[in-house]
Order: sequence, then structure tokens, then C-alpha cells
Amino acid sequence: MPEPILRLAGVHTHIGQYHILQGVDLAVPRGGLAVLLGRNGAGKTTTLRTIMGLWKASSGSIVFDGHDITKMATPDIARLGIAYVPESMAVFSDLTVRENLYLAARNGPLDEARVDWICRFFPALKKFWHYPAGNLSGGQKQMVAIARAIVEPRKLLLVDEPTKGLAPAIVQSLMAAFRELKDTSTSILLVEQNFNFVRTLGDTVGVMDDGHVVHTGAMAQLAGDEDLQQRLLGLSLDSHQ
Ligand SMILES: Nc1ncnc2c1ncn2[C@@H]1O[C@H](COP(=O)(O)OP(=O)(O)OP(=O)(O)O)[C@@H](O)[C@H]1O
Repeated sequence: MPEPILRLAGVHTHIGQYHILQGVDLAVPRGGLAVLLGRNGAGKTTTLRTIMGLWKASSGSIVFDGHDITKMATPDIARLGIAYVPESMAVFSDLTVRENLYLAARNGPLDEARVDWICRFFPALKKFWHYPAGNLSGGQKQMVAIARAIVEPRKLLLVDEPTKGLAPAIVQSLMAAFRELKDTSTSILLVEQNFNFVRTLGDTVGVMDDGHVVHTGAMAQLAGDEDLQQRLLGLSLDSHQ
């Protein structure tokens, strides 16, 4: 097994007086897609924010691509090659799609060849290239947010609940885009509550509950085991429709 690109070991995070992450162990395979599932309030967003240095881990270690990033500042973590797409979608509504991408390119001018490559995953972006991003649908905004995160090459993409509130047809096109992205060398950690979205997308899966990771393994194993799904996620057959 190659060394994972990201490994969290015994990570605790306090927010004010609250002890939110209580010893999180998690790995993202290099070049793979790891899914993080769990009910509301389980600690998934806090895990992503802790990786990004937006909350500081009070103990434990976070190692990314050979670097101990546990105590690093967020801009330094980003510079090592991690991008974060928060649930709120970091998109400037008043700016055009092009301007949104332009501003996200920090290391120089927009690389047109890379933009063309990104637009292969998200054709809607080119269609609305000169439209204010605020006029786009929720799914299209989500695509702008992800495109912003990968406008320069990244080693690891952290994405928080990209399907939240999206219509099924948009979820399908987002799934196709993630499939394409997966075929590149970008590793992905995807937080989701929509199991149907991730069951065929994920290589590995972690399930969180109450500030802990209570299960880790291959996604294929969880996807093929309805008893395990029921036990870990409270999923019934109905929710697979
Ligand atoms: N700024 C904050 N101050 C205090 N508590 C917080 C803060 N942010 C999150 N929490 C608490 O931390 C716990 C974990 O929240 P988190 O957002 O990480 O969960 P989640 O698994 O991402 O849930 P959801 O799926 O609802 O987004 C929750 O109990 C939440 O209320």
C-alpha cells in the first residue's frame, strides 16, 4: 500500500469550550477519492477546517505529503497544494465566471490550457463565462467553486457536501465531473450525506459520529453491505431509491 497523501492521527479539536473532534484517525489514499460520511453535527466540516488550519488541532497529528501541517498557518497549508471548497461555496456573486476563476489564480495569470481542461468537466462554465456567477443555478455555482479550487494544480481537494440542495439531474452531472477529476492525479476528500452520490465514486470511506471516525474501509465493502449501512448510517433500502 503506498503511503496515503493525508493522514490524521488522534486529532482533537476544541472550539472555544467545546471538545468537537475527539481523536480522529483518517487517511486519504494518494490519487484516490476518500469519502467522509456521518450524520449532522458528527464533525465532518470541523475535520476539513482542522486539516486546512482554520481550526487548530489541540492534539494529534496531520501529515500531508510528508509535511507535518498540524500547526501550520492556512496560507502555508494551501501553498503545499491543498484546496478547500466549503459548503457555502466560495463564489463571488457579482463577478463573472471568468473573473471568479481569474481571481483564484494566485501564482500568475490564468492558464488558458488548464481552464479548457477544467471546462471539459464543467461545460456549463464556458457557456456562462461572461455571466455574473450569482445568476447561475446552485449546481453551476458549485462547479464554479470547485473550478476555483483547481484552477492551479492541487495535490488534494477537500470538498464539503457539494450535492446539498441540488436537483437530481445536477447531482448526476456533478458525479460525472468528479469521475473525470478522479482520473487525474488529484486526491480528493469528499464530505457527503448523499450516500447514493458517493457509493460508486469513493475508493475508501470513513464514517464519523460524535467527533470520532467509527468506521473506515473500502467503499465497495460498505456499498455492498446493507446491514453495515443500516448500522453505520441508518440507511434503509428506501433511501437507495
Ligand atoms: N463555531 C462553532 N462553535 C461551537 N460549536 C461548533 C462550531 N462549529 C461547529 N460546532 C459544533 O461542532 C459539532 C460538529 O459540527 P460540524 O459542522 O463539524 O459537523 P458536520 O458533521 O459537518 O455536520 P453537518 O453535516 O450538519 O454540516 C456540532 O455539534 C456543531 O454544533
